[in-house]
Amino acid sequence: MNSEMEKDILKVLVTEEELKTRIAELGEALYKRYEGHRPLFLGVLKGSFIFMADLMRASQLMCDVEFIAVSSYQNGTVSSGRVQITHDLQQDITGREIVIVEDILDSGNTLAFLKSYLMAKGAKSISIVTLLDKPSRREKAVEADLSGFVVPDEFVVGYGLDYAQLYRNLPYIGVLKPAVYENT
Ligand SMILES: O=P(O)(O)OC[C@H]1O[C@H](OP(=O)(O)OP(=O)(O)O)[C@H](O)[C@@H]1O
Ligand code: HPA
Ligand SMILES: [Mg+2]
Repeated sequence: MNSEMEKDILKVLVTEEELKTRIAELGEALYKRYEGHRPLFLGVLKGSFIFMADLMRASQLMCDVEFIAVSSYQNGTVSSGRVQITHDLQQDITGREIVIVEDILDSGNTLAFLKSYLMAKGAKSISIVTLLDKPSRREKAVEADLSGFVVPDEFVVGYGLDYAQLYRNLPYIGVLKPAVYENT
């Protein structure tokens, strides 16, 4: 397939098959960790929506689902450092075991903010599951408990991740051609 989106992709970093295999492993790890509990899977919108859907089915846990929407990249490729909640929690999380589901851990600004926000709201425990980890760009000391793939210092899109709100519906993780963001 050669879609309109795909002409903007420099290379594929993680294929559909690799995503499926790794997410099954992450689901099993979560099952082992939380079997007999009732964790709350908290998806960080918008980027996590596709990963969340696949991860929670892979885990086969008795779990609740909740979302919070935060934004710090606006239409650029570099974190603004200012994390804004655009849609807040819709339930009390006091005493809950939270599994934060993220698409990417990059500068760490989003997860550093969320961890302290959720602790202040009374969470009992917090685990971080991120599909992608880009440790080379870290500004805040935050680590994932489970991570799918380490990615290089390149701007990646697909499987939920966007550039300027586009490319989230690519079925794989790809590197965007720099010309796409250099021209805008
Ligand atoms: O570690 P960081 O540098 O904070 O980057 C990671 C966060 O940034 C992106 O969200 P974005 O602000 O683009 O919002 P979106 O999920 O709606 O695309 C991404 O989806 C993560 O949530
Ligand atoms: O590489 C990235 N791609 C898309 N969104 C992101 N948010 C942080 N890093 C990235
Ligand atoms: Mg984004």
